[in-house]
Amino acid sequence: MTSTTTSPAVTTGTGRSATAVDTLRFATAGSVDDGKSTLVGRLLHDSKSVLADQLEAVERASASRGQDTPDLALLTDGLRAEREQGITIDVAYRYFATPRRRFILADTPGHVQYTRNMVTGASTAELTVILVDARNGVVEQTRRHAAIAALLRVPHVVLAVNKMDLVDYAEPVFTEVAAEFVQYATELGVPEITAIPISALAGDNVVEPSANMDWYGGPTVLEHLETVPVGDDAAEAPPRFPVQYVIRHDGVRHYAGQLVSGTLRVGDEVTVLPSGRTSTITAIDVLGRKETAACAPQSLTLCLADEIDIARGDLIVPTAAAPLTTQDVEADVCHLADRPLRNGDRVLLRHTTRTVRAIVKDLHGADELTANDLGRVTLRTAEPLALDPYSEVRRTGSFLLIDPADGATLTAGMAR
Ligand SMILES: Nc1nc2c(ncn2[C@@H]2O[C@H](COP(=O)(O)OP(=O)(O)OP(=O)(O)O)[C@@H](O)[C@H]2O)c(=O)[nH]1
Repeated sequence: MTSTTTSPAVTTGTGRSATAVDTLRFATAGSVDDGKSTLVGRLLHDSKSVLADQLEAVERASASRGQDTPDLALLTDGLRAEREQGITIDVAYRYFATPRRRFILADTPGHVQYTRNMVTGASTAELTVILVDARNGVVEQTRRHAAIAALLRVPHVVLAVNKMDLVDYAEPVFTEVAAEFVQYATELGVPEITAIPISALAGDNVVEPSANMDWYGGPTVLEHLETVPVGDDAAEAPPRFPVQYVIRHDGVRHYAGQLVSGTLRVGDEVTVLPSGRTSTITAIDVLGRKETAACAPQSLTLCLADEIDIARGDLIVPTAAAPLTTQDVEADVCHLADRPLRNGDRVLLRHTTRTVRAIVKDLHGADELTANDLGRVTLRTAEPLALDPYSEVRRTGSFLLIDPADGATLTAGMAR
């Protein structure tokens, strides 16, 4: 088993076997010092997913600080220090695997800019682990993390009530915190919540069940991560194929990209948006092999029966299940940048592989949005966009607003 890290971007979808069935994408969230780094370190360590040389380095560093047990937070904090230099959105993706499943963890630090980091990390996650300190219970940031998970429609939320060792592993402490969170998050619309009492430091209920909490009968964090159902959502949603490249080969045009949701088959009647031209799929090619069908999140090329003008940024969809195209966009947003977003601002809107000019029409009661603000925005785009409601297709329902002056990311949006 191995663990590696890259920063800041991750791509998926080169093969279904590698991503759709066996892989859980998840994120962590918590206030400063709730124990995120320790939990991630413990997960990697106890599931033996960490590289031996990394662990040795941690043991050396802990010893040099006079600690005799390894400080597992060092496993992630070391990586974090590296990536904090000059990366705007501070999310690193860590890959690890157990015999049952592969994991992609969007690892985000909890101190500054927590909202934008969580939004970035959780936006493609199927599960978010929200940590609380058992001594403090549900605090303002916990509620904010729950709100973001609800906004991003993360399908599964784990409430990890950490530091149970500091409250004598007392069941009533856990029960009270869990009940408060479940009520709050359920009202926000979080669909599934699993609360787990843990000690990340001592390893209780992280990988192995805890002897200190025999009153708890549920899964450990790793058991839950390994068994929570994943992967079907994207494949079952309506098919959406944003074109990345057009390749001419043997006089035939091939359209290359990642199928971000659904299944496409040879013979399907499709519409190209925003033009609205229609055609039929004549060939699908996945990793150099001819296929009769492909499903999200596979990367593929396809050919159409008719020569129509298609360019990067166009969206190919089944004619029977096409989204509406519009120039008026209403969205829930999270503002990410330090510079504010104001009414009348001219921005670029990046939606899948397409970028269009847009103007901020209405901030719905707010004068401006500043970093980490959640809000609602109405935009008018210069060209029509084929936008799904985020609740139906996450990938084609989300977009970013970009500052045209320097290309900086301003705001993450989820279409309503
Ligand atoms: N007693 C006890 N201490 C813990 C536990 N988990 C973490 N800690 C300690 O709490 C402190 C903060 O842990 P971190 O893992 O660095 O917290 P974090 O949430 O990653 O904090 P940031 O890195 O600032 O985001 C460290 O001193 C840990 O050793 C636990 O289960 N029990």
